[in-house]
Amino acid sequence: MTELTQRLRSTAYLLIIITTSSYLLYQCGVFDREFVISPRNATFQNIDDTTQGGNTQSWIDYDGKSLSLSCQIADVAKWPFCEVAINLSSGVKGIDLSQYHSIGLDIDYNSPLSDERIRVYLRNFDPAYSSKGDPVSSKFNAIEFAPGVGNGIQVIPMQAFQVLSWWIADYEVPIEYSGPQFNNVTIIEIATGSNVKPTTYSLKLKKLVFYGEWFSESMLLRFNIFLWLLSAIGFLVWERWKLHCGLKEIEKKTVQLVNANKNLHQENLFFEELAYKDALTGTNNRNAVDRWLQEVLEHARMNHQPFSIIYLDIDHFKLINDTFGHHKGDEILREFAQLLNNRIRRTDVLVRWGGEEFIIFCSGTDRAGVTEFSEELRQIIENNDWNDGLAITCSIGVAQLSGHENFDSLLQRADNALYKAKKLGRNQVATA
Ligand SMILES: Nc1nc2c(ncn2[C@@H]2O[C@H](COP(=O)(O)OP(=O)(O)OP(=O)(O)O)[C@@H](O)[C@H]2O)c(=O)[nH]1
Repeated sequence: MTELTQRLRSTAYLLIIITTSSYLLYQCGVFDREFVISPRNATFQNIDDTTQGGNTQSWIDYDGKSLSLSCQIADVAKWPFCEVAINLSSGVKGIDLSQYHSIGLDIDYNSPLSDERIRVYLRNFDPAYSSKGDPVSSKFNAIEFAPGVGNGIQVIPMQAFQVLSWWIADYEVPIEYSGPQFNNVTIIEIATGSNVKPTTYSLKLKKLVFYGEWFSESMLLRFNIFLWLLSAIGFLVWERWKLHCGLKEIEKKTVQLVNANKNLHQENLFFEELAYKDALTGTNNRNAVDRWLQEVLEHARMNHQPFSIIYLDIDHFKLINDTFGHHKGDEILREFAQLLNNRIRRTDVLVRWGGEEFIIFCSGTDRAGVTEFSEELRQIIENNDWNDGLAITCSIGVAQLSGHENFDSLLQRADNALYKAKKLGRNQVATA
């Protein structure tokens, strides 16, 4: 398995684990939250219709566990009522209950009629429609339900709340503000129902709680989608980066290889030169002409073209070495080769054949031609200024390739001619 597939797999496993466990935690209620209204975070007070010209009497009592409201309804006011008002703040800054999805109410309601309904208001203050000096201007998010007695906690979705239509009409609330709103609830009111009778009512509030979630299901879904997308993007970016690094590495290695290749090529050239060049004079050595000679001789024979060699040997070179030392001898050899090189044609090939012996291979030149040329070379050597008053001469033997003779025979004839030149007193050209 490649490193890429391995990483892809590990990331997928991790994401599956995160997604599954987050949903399991959600299902187990780990993200649930509750907001319980109690005397610790609110103040309770009873209100009745006496403020509106009525004569209803009401009392409130808190026994440390539950809050009781008792009312003696009097049929005086137009809409007799009594209620418990739970103040969540002393001013206009209330509590944001919009994050909660339900309200839980555990209320026992003793009324003359069974299943009589009570009203619950979540009063929202918003400067868009509320004013500080007018308590009625806070929005009436309302529900009505029949709590009965001993029914335990009843959970009502916040969606069940509706805004009272008389309040919308009285305050000419713009349409965009006419829906339920819980972002700044300042007061919760639990009041007797709409059609109370002039008798005694009692209401026991055992629990008032709001249920919500730190993370809603849709938030969880969005979080998981975001996580998967982020991982996918991260993975793609990482993969691209790795690819980029890989390419960079390949580029680097290619450059290194190219350089190494160049160096090898240079070294090859150097060693090739070492193999084919004479180290002292820089002219070709025997190796350089070995194969070439076979071809050039074959070519000359087939095309009936003349081919000649000039065999040169420096006269009394041993004496020079002995008198002036090997170093001086080397210098003379170098200069000797240089003088020959300067004079030969482009098609001629000069080779240091060994010691103080040189051969010039002359393609397309017959015996007469090379003899004349050799004489010229002899004079160049003789007339050169060799410093220290030295007189350097050379003897030359020339031979032209004849018929089907091989190179050894040609060389032998040139060598014989050279020997003849030496014998005849040196510093001269002899032909074979
Ligand atoms: N300095 C130097 N001397 C060399 C080199 N190669 C050969 N020699 C010397 O060249 C001399 C050749 O001497 P010989 O073969 O006796 O010939 P010679 O003294 O030139 O006499 P003749 O050819 O008969 O005129 C020897 O002393 C070699 O040591 C070289 O590369 N450098």
